[in-house]
Amino acid sequence: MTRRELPLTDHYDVKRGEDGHRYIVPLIRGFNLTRIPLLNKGTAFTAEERELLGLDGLLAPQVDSLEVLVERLYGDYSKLDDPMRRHTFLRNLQDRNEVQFYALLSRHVEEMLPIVYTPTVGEAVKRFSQIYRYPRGLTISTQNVARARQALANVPLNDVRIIVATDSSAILGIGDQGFGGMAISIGKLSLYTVAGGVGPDKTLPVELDVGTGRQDLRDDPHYLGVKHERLTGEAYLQFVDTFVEATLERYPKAIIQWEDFSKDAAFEVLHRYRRVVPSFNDDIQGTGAVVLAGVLNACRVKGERLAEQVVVVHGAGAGGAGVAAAIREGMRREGLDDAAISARVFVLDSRGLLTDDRDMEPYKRELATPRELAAGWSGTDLLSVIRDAKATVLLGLSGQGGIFSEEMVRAAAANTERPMVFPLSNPTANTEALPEDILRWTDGKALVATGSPFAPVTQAGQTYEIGQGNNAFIFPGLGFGAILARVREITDGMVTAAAYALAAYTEAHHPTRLYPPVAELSKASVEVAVAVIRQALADGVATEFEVRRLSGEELRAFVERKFWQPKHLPFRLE
Ligand SMILES: NC(=O)c1ccc[n+]([C@@H]2O[C@H](COP(=O)([O-])OP(=O)(O)OC[C@H]3O[C@@H](n4cnc5c(N)ncnc54)[C@H](O)[C@@H]3O)[C@@H](O)[C@H]2O)c1
Ligand SMILES: O=C(O)C[C@H](O)C(=O)O
Ligand SMILES: [Mn+2]
Repeated sequence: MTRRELPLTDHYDVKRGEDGHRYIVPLIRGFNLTRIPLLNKGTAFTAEERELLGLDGLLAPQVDSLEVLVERLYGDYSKLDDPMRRHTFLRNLQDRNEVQFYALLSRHVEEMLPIVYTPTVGEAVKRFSQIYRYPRGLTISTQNVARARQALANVPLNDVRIIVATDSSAILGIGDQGFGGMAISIGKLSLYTVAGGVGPDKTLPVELDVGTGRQDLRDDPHYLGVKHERLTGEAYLQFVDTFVEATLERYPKAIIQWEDFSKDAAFEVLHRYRRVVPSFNDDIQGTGAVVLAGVLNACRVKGERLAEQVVVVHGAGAGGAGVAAAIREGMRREGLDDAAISARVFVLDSRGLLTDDRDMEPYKRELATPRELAAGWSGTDLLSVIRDAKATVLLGLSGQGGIFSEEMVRAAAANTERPMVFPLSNPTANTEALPEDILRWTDGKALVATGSPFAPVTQAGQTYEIGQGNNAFIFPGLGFGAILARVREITDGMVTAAAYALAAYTEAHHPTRLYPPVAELSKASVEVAVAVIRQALADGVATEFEVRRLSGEELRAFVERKFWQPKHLPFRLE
């Protein structure tokens, strides 16, 4: 077997012994072993391994258990008081020792998610060139795209199953971030492992560095990306084509999650490749599913149906359009036809309500309101739409911090006993309104969920948990399910199934909440993965024989068994 054909990486192979347990066969020895994050055990290398692998004398005498190591790391972590310091601490740990990183993260998910992910990851994106230390993932840039196949061949992983790729054109609500967007791909994939059960050796973060529209970045001597304007049009599509082609060749089993592409490319990229490679756009589809789940739960809490709601979506980019489409699908499933739905779902962009007499991008057209419906209204701005359409649900995906005013929230509260107000834009500074303000303005009546994490709000002696309506509750399970079923394609049905599975999990375990607590991310993801596999089977896109044979509880047990756990595997030489 040549090195290139090895099942896992250039550095090692994983085998299963006669006892059924897995072990590592390293292809490198000695000091170098401590420099490969997927192999390094640090002081957890046993006495036998140290002798066997040429590590004797290179490590501290003490042999640590993973438990003790994690405890010590947590002690160090806890002494850091600044979120960015904590982020770089965890990122450095990840680049040094992946098992320890995931062991630490999985024991403190609720505390550490806001550090490796939203909102701190937003800051990490902005400062990525500053905090850059070790290579991680794959960067295809205008400098190497002509050699994309070679670049992919250099990646030391031979069985990648999930790729998160961004072109950094619309990172969270903070816009074009050039090369820094790599931090988002890395952060999303950390969730795939801790919450979605995909082993870190099966994940690959990708930055598609097509340039940046930001002059300040291009002028910055410390900026690490390519320094020219963004590619657009044909040149841009050719670039992405080249990446997809080379990826298909090297990783034929991989799924691609498109992340944080601005609306100008997001829809085109999704549709161009979704039948070429199993892929989905997280901001359009993942967000649609997570918001549909939260709204369904809020309806249940209110004792109403989705089909009775009047929904206003503020923001018509990737996130807003995806959410509007998901809500429309939910209403369709409750029996409404397109005309009835269009009288209940209203979408606004920076110019106000999308009405069908306006000039607009093609993807917005199917979300537009018939002009005559708004004929007698006082206007098509957000406040007028809330009042005149009698909105009961207000969803923020515009990235405009503070744009939901007291007057607007009170206007929604005038239409219904308990309005749903979801300021979903990230990171924290982009939140459309603060939960405590929304609850104060509505005397605690509003049902609130946010995109970024917020502490519970106490008001008039009552404490309100703030659910996190973040696609983190969808994409890890969606991707994991798609991997386990070896799907040919990720269908819309699979995405919708993910939404209903998340809603059902919340109803079963937390009947008064809109979303589960973040500490239960991995449990919820298992349910999402099970539902996604079932739907893939129903849609005829699952090619994995094993899942075809399983039913009911067997499928759940299968997913749980496949869930990667951070453990140090023993080393053996062969
Ligand atoms: N909670 C989640 O899971 C989640 C998921 C995806 C996106 N988001 C958030 O949604 C926001 C938008 O992200 P995106 O991916 O859709 O970006 P995008 O660039 O595709 O779209 C942004 C859109 O915002 C709208 N907008 C901008 N200024 C506006 C204004 N003054 N009034 C009304 N609308 C305005 C426009 O319609 C624009 O298309 C971001 O802050 C992002 O963090 C949240
Ligand atoms: O990254 C997040 O926290 C959610 C979402 O994908 C976003 O772009 O805001
Ligand atoms: Mn995103």
